[in-house]
Amino acid sequence: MDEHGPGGECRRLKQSIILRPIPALGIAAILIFLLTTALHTPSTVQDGPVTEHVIQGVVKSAVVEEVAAMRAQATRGGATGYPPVKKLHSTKKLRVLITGGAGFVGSNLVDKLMREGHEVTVLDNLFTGRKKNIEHWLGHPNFNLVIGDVVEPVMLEVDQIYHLACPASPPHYQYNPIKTIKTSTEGTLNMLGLAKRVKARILLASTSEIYGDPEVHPQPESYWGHVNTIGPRACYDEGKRVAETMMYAYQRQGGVEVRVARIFNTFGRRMHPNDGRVVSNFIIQALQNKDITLYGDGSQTRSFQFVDDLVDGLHALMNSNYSLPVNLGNPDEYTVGDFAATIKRLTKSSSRIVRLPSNQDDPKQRKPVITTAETHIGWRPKWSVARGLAETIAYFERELADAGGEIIPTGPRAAKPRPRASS
Ligand SMILES: O=C(O)[C@H]1O[C@H](OP(=O)(O)OP(=O)(O)OC[C@H]2O[C@@H](n3ccc(=O)[nH]c3=O)[C@H](O)[C@@H]2O)[C@H](O)[C@@H](O)[C@@H]1O
Repeated sequence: MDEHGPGGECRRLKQSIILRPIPALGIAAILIFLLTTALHTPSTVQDGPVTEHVIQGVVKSAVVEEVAAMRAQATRGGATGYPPVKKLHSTKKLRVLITGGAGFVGSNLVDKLMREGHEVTVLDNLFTGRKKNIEHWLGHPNFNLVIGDVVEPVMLEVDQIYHLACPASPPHYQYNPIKTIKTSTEGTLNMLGLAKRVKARILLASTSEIYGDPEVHPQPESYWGHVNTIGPRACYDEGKRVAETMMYAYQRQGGVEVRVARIFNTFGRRMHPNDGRVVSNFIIQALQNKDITLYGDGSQTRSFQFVDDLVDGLHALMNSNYSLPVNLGNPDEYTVGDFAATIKRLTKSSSRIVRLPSNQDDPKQRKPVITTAETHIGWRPKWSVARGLAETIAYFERELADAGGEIIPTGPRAAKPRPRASS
């Protein structure tokens, strides 16, 4: 835990007071005792009328000034370059762990929880996540980054766990399938073990892929799925299916409070330029007037949701009383062929749409039934696909500018995530 972690402010304060030459040892001892009981979280420094009262009653002005300076540093946000953060009373402030918090979805969730004023710890191996996605919070007293892998056990004190860690893009999860399986199985076991130990509520980011190549359309949560257990997608699909099984085993046997979100195709800011999924590929190709790569005949369908809707859904589910799986997706369904034409039009691109062979076991149709989310967690998507695409196109324009003008999003010349030596 670094000095910005929970308790870091207090530790610095206690250390500085212990080192300060205060002649009356008795006063110092009283002060340390009072600080130990009153300053047990950083939020008491921020909220602090009690703290101020205690300190002003006994100590020299230097210490009072130090507390004031720390409070200013902790709360000024904009002045130090941090986005604004709500001040939460310590009784409302949650300690939240987000595995995969430096990734596309995770980092958008980090922003929401940080802005709400919670203490957020990100655990990420940076395999597909990027430090860039969360760098605007580095050093903030409410934020911790742990670079590590969920396949290793971790000891933390938290109230809630959003377990998102796992490559989700087909080319990424198929790049190192053994690692993908380990992440979903050993990683989920580790997080469930932690949840059980510290009595935290845990939410699993599951996926529409557990329905496989569905024979029921659209897909309600009651559908058991149609997955090829030995196909190239199975490392992810079956990994997530057994992860769901583990969640309910821990609920039944260990009394763990679980939440399961089945996430449908999601797009938006912070997608990795080499993500390889359809939205990022098509936009990056179109913006550079390069060929748009359509796999198959383009008649397969997908339903796309904007990332802000997903983040709201994850948050609503975590804080609801509903513990069965919930589909989170936007039922706005497109054929992939029509989607390519839409992106070409929105980007005013001169790209050609070229057909390439389809991927093995590629689901032919996908669309969520979201009545469970509407009924039980009061959620439905707010972003239209068109509005989400406008924002995402602007994001990729900035990424292209940062990359010096060229990105190859997919295919053999695309930058690939490096497999880890450990697997
Ligand atoms: O986007 C998501 O959130 C979902 O993406 C993937 O599922 P998939 O639907 O196969 O994702 P894509 O790789 O984006 O493919 C969508 C369709 O577009 C096609 N595609 C993809 C990329 C491309 O360049 N061209 C193209 O035609 C694919 O063949 C597929 O039919 C993941 O496996 C899911 O876990 C995840 O929920």
